[in-house]
Amino acid sequence: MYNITSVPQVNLNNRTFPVDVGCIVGGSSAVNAQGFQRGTKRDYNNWSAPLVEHNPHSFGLVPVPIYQALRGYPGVEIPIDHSVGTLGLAWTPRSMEPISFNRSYSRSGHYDGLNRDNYHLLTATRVEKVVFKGKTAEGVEISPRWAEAHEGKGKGKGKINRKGSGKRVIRARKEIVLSAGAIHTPQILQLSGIGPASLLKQAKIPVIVDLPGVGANLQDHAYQPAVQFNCMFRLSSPPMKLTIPGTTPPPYPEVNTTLPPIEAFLFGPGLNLMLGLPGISPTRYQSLAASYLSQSPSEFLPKHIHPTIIAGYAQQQRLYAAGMLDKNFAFSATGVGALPVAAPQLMHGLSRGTVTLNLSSPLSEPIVDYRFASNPIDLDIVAENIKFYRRFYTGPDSTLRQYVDLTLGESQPGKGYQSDEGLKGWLRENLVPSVYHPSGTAAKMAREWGGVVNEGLEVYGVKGLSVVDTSIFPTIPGAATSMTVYAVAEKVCVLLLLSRRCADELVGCRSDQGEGCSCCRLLKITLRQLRGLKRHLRVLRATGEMCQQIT
Ligand SMILES: Cc1cc2nc3c(=O)[nH]c(=O)nc-3n(C[C@H](O)[C@H](O)[C@H](O)COP(=O)(O)OP(=O)(O)OC[C@H]3O[C@@H](n4cnc5c(N)ncnc54)[C@H](O)[C@@H]3O)c2cc1C
Repeated sequence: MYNITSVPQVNLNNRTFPVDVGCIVGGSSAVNAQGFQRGTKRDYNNWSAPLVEHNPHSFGLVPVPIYQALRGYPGVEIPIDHSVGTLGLAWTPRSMEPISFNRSYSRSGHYDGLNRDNYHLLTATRVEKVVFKGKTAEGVEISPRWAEAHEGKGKGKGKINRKGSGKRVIRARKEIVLSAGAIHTPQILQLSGIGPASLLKQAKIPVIVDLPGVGANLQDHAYQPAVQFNCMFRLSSPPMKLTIPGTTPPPYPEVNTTLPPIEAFLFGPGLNLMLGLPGISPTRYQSLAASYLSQSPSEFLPKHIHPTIIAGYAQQQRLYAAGMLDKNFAFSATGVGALPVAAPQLMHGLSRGTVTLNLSSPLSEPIVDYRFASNPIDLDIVAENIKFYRRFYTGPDSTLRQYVDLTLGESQPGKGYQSDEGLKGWLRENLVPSVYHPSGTAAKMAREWGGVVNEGLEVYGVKGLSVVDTSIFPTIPGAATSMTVYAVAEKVCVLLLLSRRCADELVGCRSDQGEGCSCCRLLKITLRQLRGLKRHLRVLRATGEMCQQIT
């Protein structure tokens, strides 16, 4: 991991938090918890204007009573999979090889086994900035990062090379694709002269493009410490086979439940309950949405922020206020285990943070400020989450009591925290503003709304530079972020393969050559060939000549 700590969070009792980001080939996908989820339709529709296994062993224990109780609880649906667009109780797959249980991540999926002369991976190397000729990105300036980079022979072995900076410029013939993640991509852009002009001037960096959105709009999922109860399971709990209605669970290798719980958790898919605000708070969701919509967009953004950022946030506010009324726009997600313990994540926070250069040392790690709970409605929503779980565990309509005796009492937050203000005070002391899903700091939005990249993910105002990582998400999806970032990356690969010019042709050729455009012709030939291949496959399938694997 990089060694980064957030600035004190003023709305969380000035606590600081680690900003965990993988510093390794494969990035954070090499160190993440492997939960593999998509958001629902609304998440991705907002952006425009598997290894799926059903395994009853979660946390090394069969969560039957809690599963059964949730099935019958008002507002909880049982979709086959969250990815179909319906929230509720479903299995979250993990990004792992289904047989070996090895981590499946961007290195194993996209790098290992590559054997190409034109692919070079430089480890222990840091990109400091993009180098421009006028407004065209020409190359990247790199420097060695760690002592390992200087491991030579003899005397200097293992020591940092202090002679010279070791800096080099690598030049690009076509274009540069920046993928340093939502914390470092804005830092590299700012070091390159692309960012808010006022900040760049303070850092004495010549301005290439004044783009106020670089480093603004930081979002993450916040983590609420568990609502938990002491409990005794009733012996009369009926043993039940866990099946999901309407589905036949695919064959699945048994999870080795002799593993310690943490490993059993990491190695197996987990049950996950995801809910929209109407599910969490049937009595308050409308008033919370209305009070959010009535806020002035600039009210809780950083002071003196550029008007384009405020204009972009106003758009997000409109979309989120509509999302607050939608049972399939996630505001809460929690793993469901065998015990009455729920630590939901806030999936669509309303506050926005920042990533900015450290002005006293621009090459050091950037300053990360989640600004969590700067919008006070965030804590209202999380408090509603706590109340939901209290109701589910012990409320008058609890469906759990037939299986579990919870009269031993709530151990956390505990009896002392009943009022809304009391709960919010507890949250300020205990809530964690990040589950390491930073997003949004070089957003794909209109430039007049504080956007940094266009629909083709090219940086506004320059040529030959694009961004492909979670920083382009205009709004964070209501799901762990890796699956969406893979989708973005793979889509961009297609765009690059078809050449930048052809990106336009996917939605209709905009070149002035019309039918004569070579990219269009290529695309048509490819589509024709694909249709032919499809026909051929149909024949093979009909005649039984195709083996199962090709199917
Ligand atoms: C502890 C943890 C748990 C997580 N759990 C989950 C989970 O269960 N499910 C899920 O879906 N997501 C999870 N995530 C999030 C997910 O892994 C990330 O959203 C995703 O990997 C982000 O991809 P990215 O390409 O945007 O950035 P990253 O994966 O962060 O990749 C950026 C890469 O750029 C490199 N880099 C940065 N700066 C420079 C520079 N200046 N020069 C050269 N290289 C640089 C980094 O070393 C890194 O390799 C987790 C993340 C963490 C850290």
